[in-house]
Amino acid sequence: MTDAPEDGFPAEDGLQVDDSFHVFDTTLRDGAQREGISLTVADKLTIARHLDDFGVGFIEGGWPGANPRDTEFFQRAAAEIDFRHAQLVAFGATRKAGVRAEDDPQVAALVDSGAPVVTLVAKSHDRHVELALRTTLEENLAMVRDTVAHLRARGRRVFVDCEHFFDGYHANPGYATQVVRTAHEAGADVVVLCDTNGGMLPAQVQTVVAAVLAETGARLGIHAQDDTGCAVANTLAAVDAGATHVQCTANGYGERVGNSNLFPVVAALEIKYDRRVLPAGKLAEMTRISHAIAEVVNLTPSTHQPYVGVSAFAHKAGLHASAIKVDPDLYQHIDPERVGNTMRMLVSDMAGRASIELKGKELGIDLGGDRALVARVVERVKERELAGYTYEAADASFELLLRAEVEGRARRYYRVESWRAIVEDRPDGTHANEATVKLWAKGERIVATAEGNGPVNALDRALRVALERIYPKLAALKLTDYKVRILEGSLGTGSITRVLVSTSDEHGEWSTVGVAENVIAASWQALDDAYAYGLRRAGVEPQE
Ligand SMILES: CC(=O)SCCNC(=O)CCNC(=O)[C@H](O)C(C)(C)COP(=O)(O)OP(=O)(O)OC[C@H]1O[C@@H](n2cnc3c(N)ncnc32)[C@H](O)[C@@H]1OP(=O)(O)O
Ligand SMILES: CC(=O)C(=O)O
Repeated sequence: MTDAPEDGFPAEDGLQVDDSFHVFDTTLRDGAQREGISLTVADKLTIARHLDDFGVGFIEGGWPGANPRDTEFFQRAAAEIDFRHAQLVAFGATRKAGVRAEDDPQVAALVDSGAPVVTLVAKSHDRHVELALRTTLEENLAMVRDTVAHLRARGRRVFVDCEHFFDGYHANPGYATQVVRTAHEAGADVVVLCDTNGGMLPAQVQTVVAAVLAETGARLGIHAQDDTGCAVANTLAAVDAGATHVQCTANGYGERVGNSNLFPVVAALEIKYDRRVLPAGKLAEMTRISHAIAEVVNLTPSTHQPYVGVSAFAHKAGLHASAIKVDPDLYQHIDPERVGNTMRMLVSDMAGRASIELKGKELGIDLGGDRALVARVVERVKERELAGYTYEAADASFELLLRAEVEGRARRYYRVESWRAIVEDRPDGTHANEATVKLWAKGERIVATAEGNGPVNALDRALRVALERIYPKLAALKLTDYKVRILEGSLGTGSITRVLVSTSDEHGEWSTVGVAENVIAASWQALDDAYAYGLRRAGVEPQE
């Protein structure tokens, strides 16, 4: 064993040495049981690297022998990943009823996986033993005892997941506790109490964990599914009652609605409980790791996830902003930098003066304490939002509005004389889309026509044909997203259309908004802002 530094973790080259508390990740096993997730071996290897980099103590990689992918994962992980913090864990079940552990191919696959740690799922609810396993309560205890002993004799560290433990304890506390005692006495290092159906609430979990700990003296862990929306709270309640091993998944992925989310659990342990469970400096990488794993599983990261979501420290209400201006702690439970996230100000019709001042600061625009100017911007935002604009989703349109107020006029790169878009419907069912723009730039009147795969695309092309000679940097701007929403009319008006456009250049992406009764007119406004913003940020001067 290497000398443990103050945080209980070794230097770069060793495994976690602080064994007193386990952060056990099961993204690759329980997380993969989520509907919509389908991981390749390469995906699993990439996620394992991220988790090891983050510093979890254990990575449950899957069920070797259950499918060729998981079997291959264990072979390749051992050969290809130089784990710096985590130990690899193979998951499987206790031996079959009536079969010796040494004769059970499923148990052999766990040994063959080469993983130094094995988690065995065991029945602890009497009804499950009788109905699902179709065996006796005594045989189930023997299955637990034999399988743990078999794996211990082969040098494996063993954790036992007691499936349906809390429901089982409620139905038959004596039997559920006997399963824990049997696993412990057979040599399991940790006995994990599982809320498999996810129906528990924190107070129930806390009471049961405390009682089982007092009765058995076994080292206990917690595995909480999220069916009541309490998985994280249940995990922490178990820790409060003395559990020292938490099973979680990245971003809460898991069977049905999911599992206990690794990130808020780890953040709570580190920040709220002041317990070092990650290597030094790793908590600040949490947001990046969460998003990187979401990328691999091909799910959009949840914007509202605690700690790591992009909205986790985004402030919208004017009253909040006015207090944050004095001290961000007044409306934030932690400094977002501790988890690698950032504070953002949102501008909307709920903004007040302080929101605009803080947003200006975030954008690097000096408002010079000009109260009248700030009040004008607040009023303008409220008027425009009433008309259907949304600035919290269109950062670039807001910045153009703010700069126009500060500079006394909007900086425009061309003057529009007119535009039109035509959709031609043909008898064979096909369409042709054509647009013409007439505008003035650099003292010149320019008329350009283009076709496109839709009327907005045709307008975009015509605008580029007209302007690219004068503003060559337009060529680097790409439209990356286009969203349309029909808004209900108010005060007797008809319905109106809001268009949000995302545009990117080689340095990043921005969003702009347009609102009009007509979808093409709304799109034109959003495009107009998108190019004005893109040229401005590229340092191009208007040639009007
Ligand atoms: C709570 C959890 O999430 S545990 C994790 C569950 N994960 C998975 O099930 C994913 C991987 N599973 C699989 O690929 C397959 O189910 C396999 C390979 C494990 C088994 O497949 P099959 O042999 O075709 O069996 P099947 O899935 O129909 O049934 C499971 C068998 O395991 C038995 N079993 C269930 N739990 C246990 C247990 N704790 N110990 C021993 N046997 C068990 C069942 O009684 C059933 O036995 P039977 O075949 O004699 O009826
Ligand atoms: C083991 C497991 O995934 C459960 O009981 O939910």
